[in-house]
Amino acid sequence: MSSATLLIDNIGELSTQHWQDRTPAAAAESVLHDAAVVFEGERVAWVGPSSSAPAADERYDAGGRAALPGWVDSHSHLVFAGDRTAEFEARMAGQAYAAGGIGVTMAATREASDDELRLLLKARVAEAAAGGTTYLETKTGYGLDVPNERRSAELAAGAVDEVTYLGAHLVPAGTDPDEYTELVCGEMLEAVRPYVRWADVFCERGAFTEEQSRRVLAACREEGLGLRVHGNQLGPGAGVRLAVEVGAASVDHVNFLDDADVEALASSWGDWSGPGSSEGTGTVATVLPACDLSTRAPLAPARRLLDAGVEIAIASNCNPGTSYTSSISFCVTTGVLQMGLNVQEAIRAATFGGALALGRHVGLDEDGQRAVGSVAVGHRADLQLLDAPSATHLAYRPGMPLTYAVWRAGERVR
Ligand SMILES: N=CN[C@@H](CCC(=O)O)C(=O)O
Ligand SMILES: [Zn+2]
Repeated sequence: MSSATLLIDNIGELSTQHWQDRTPAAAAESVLHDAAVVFEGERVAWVGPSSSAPAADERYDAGGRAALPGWVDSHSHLVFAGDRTAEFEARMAGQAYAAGGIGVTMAATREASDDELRLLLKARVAEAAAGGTTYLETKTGYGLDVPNERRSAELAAGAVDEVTYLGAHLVPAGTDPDEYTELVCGEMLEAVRPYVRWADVFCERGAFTEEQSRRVLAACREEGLGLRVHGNQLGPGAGVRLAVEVGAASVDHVNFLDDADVEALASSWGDWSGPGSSEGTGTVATVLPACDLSTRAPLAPARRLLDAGVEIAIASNCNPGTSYTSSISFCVTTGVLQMGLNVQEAIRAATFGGALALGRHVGLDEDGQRAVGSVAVGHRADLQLLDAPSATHLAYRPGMPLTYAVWRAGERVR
């Protein structure tokens, strides 16, 4: 039996982000005017001019507003309790961010009951959806012992689309770093394994050394997990090159890059020429604009990376320490106003780029999941409407609440 159909027509500007490559011509072709889409159940069944749209069971008049794919937030840390306002205030008074703050959230998270954590997580996911996010990754990493990492992974698996194991977030105070790394690679990994698809490591001074990071990534790969790395956030370091070496899907933060880092990322993309390419994908450089502002870090060099041929993603990094926001609209605005991206490049990074970083840019995947991050026939029916005639308003009217309507897998969620 076929699913019910919904026609959304009278879309003033539809930014499909269905790009074959990153040329200006392909970018221009991916934006349609006076457009319509048809959803059939949870999939996109038709995309084209409003004037030739087929009939459907239901119709929604977009009123000339701009539409774009739902945001794909490929980096967040939503399983936590507690608050770090005091640390933020100290930072605004000039103190530098240090990884040690993670321990404060670890203590509060361990104290919270399952129900408290579940409710906090649910509220954060709802907040993200209200801001246009339709596909969401989140990490463990505030449990940092076997029962609490397992609990974080299980709760996350019940609430978001993709779960990443981040037992290697911080060595808890009073623990031997090598013994803790062994735990992360052994018993803790086994406990979280049923709930996670990815593994991540914070490869940075004050967190995990290159050698420890390498051990964690190797053990997690052995267990069949995809890899991600937090790297080059607080200073120059090995994170980016390690991520490329192990074939990580993404390296995130990337604030402090030298020429060799940029070259390593660029060469990981080799001859990849878009979703239809037979070549494998490389390592996405995920930039986290809200985190850069909230930690007063140098902004990640998104423009330089794009110009070098690196695929980038924009994500929220929502967490209580360095980036307490899930607003991808804010991140996209910052990408345009402060990182030198044009509007379509920033939107692409926060939709298709996020999907690339999560291996969800093409579908149906081995697990039967539809592609996200671009509007095309067969992809998941994820769409947001802005209360504006064009997506340029995201940057032109910074901070305004432009999210007007959101569909996730064909369901209206706002
Ligand atoms: N850098 C590592 N982890 C988080 C911060 C976590 C925290 O300070 O609580 C980040 O991505 O910025
Ligand atoms: Zn992070």
